[in-house]
Amino acid sequence: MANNDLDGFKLDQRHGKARVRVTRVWRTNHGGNHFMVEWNVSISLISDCLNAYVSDDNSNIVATDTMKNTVYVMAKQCSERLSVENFAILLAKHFTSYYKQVNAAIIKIVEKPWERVSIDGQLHTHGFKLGSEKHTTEVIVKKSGALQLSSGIEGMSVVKTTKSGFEGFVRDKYTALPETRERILATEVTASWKYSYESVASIPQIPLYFTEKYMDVKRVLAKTFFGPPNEGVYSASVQSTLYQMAKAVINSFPDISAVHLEMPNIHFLPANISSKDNTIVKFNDDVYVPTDEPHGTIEATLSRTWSKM
Ligand SMILES: O=c1[nH]c(=O)c2[nH]c(=O)[nH]c2[nH]1
Repeated sequence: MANNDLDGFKLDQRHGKARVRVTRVWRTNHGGNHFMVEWNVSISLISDCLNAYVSDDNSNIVATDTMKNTVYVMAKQCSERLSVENFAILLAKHFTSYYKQVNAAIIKIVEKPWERVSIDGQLHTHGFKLGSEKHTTEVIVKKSGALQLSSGIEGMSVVKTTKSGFEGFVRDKYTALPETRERILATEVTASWKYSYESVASIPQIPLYFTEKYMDVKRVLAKTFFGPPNEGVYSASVQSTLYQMAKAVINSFPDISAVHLEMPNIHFLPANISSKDNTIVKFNDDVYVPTDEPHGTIEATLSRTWSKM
């Protein structure tokens, strides 16, 4: 945040516009495919506008309404498809270069997962349906061109019906959980990873580079969580699986310097139902009670030791 000394006080401040929703359609001529994205953009500017706070002087304020309009202007100017990351960088670069008082811009975008539909096995030219997990990005650009870029996934719900257990944990007078080598493992992965590019000028100029990278990271996360299609892979804990997933991402992508994973342990409880006299349902690894809450919370960041994340 811009910090300014005020007679023994320091004011850190930023302002911006949150949740600006925009859709961009790219049409190809002569009955070709249409492409669309829907982005939810949040902008935050760190700027020299102290007088607005302390002297009722708004002369240095970039109005948040102007920021909102800029999203639509920039979307209009993007005549070619681009990744959500590149759109965020474009916006951030605009704010930091167009306004002298803006020192840094923080842009966060969540992309809605519209996917091309397939009708009778054929991809539709202009029809889309909503998928599940969302592609996210967060970009910080300073006036100097210094860049921090991270991307992520929100809401990747995954479950496997075996090859999961939890044993050897602390047992004391509060512990009721039995040890097991057979349970359902379910989670909703939130991931974010930091790219190692440190300036706007150094990012790859390959079109849709970060879109492809997002798909690749998602594939690596899923492959590591599930294991091979027939054998799967045994999970000794959510912690262990999380670590394997994070390690696979770092090992697969040289330009990713750190990855953060949040993997709530979403419990499927064994269904055991008894009356005072009878067992009505006895659990035999077959009937479960799905739950949302409470759930375990397990998260970690894995970084290369030279990373600054
Ligand atoms: O994979 C797990 N990790 C835990 O930390 C934990 N705690 C718990 O009750 N069940 C599980 N499962």
